[in-house]
Amino acid sequence: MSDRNILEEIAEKTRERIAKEKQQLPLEQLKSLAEAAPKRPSFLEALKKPGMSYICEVKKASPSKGLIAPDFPYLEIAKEYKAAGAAAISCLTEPFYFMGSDTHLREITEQVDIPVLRKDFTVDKYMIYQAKAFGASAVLLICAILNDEELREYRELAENLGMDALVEAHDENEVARALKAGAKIVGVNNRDLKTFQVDMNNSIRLRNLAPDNVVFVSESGIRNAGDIAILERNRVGAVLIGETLMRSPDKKAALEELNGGTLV
Ligand SMILES: O=P(O)(O)OC[C@@H](O)[C@@H](O)c1c[nH]c2ccccc12
Repeated sequence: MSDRNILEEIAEKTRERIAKEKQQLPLEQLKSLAEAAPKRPSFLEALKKPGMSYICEVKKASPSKGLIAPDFPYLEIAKEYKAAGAAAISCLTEPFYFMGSDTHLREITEQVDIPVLRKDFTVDKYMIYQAKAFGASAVLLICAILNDEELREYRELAENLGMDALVEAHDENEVARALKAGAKIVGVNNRDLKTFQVDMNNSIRLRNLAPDNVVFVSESGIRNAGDIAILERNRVGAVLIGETLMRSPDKKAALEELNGGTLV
């Protein structure tokens, strides 16, 4: 992998995309839609339940893996995740690199009643109002593409709209920044989005930097029950899993296997 920074590239592309969307639907109109959106179940509360909480991702493709799910019945997948005992769903909405879509998010939140995270590269407050209008319970805030002020403001806006923010960090400094921004949920990505390298020990190493009242999520590269057991032993309360589940034809069996027993 070259040292080209894919994260910055995606963030830039997202700024362009949102600039166009703003022309189609001005912020003031979007705000009305967001305010009128029905209340959704709490992402934070779902993750706080005892035992390992599973955030199961609906993801068709990614820059590191290419096409993951050529056949992509996203609604069926979301329903299967719920039936298998997922605490929450993560739905990619970024269209160009992950083949996600706002339509996927809207349909899933309409038909599946567990909390849904809008997984996108939030670079503008507009996207937080969109998330609310589309029925999301939470947004993703990535430390590497936001400054301290944005992190705090975006988290507060999400919470004022009745959602939560999953604040994503990758190293010590970013965990410290997430906490300084008041994050209640910190996710440590085991995949370096700048290089695509995956190292599960990353979240174990950083776990102790966050106090116990913060929900700590280990993200990416989680493959089997052994991984889950190690994370559990290291006081990780929640995991975000995409590819392993997307590649499993039977999501319920896959989640059971990961969990070392049934979840529901
Ligand atoms: O498919 P995996 O390796 O289980 O990873 C899921 C999730 O953590 C990953 O998709 C992700 C983590 N942070 C992100 C930020 C943007 C897009 C995607 C991601």
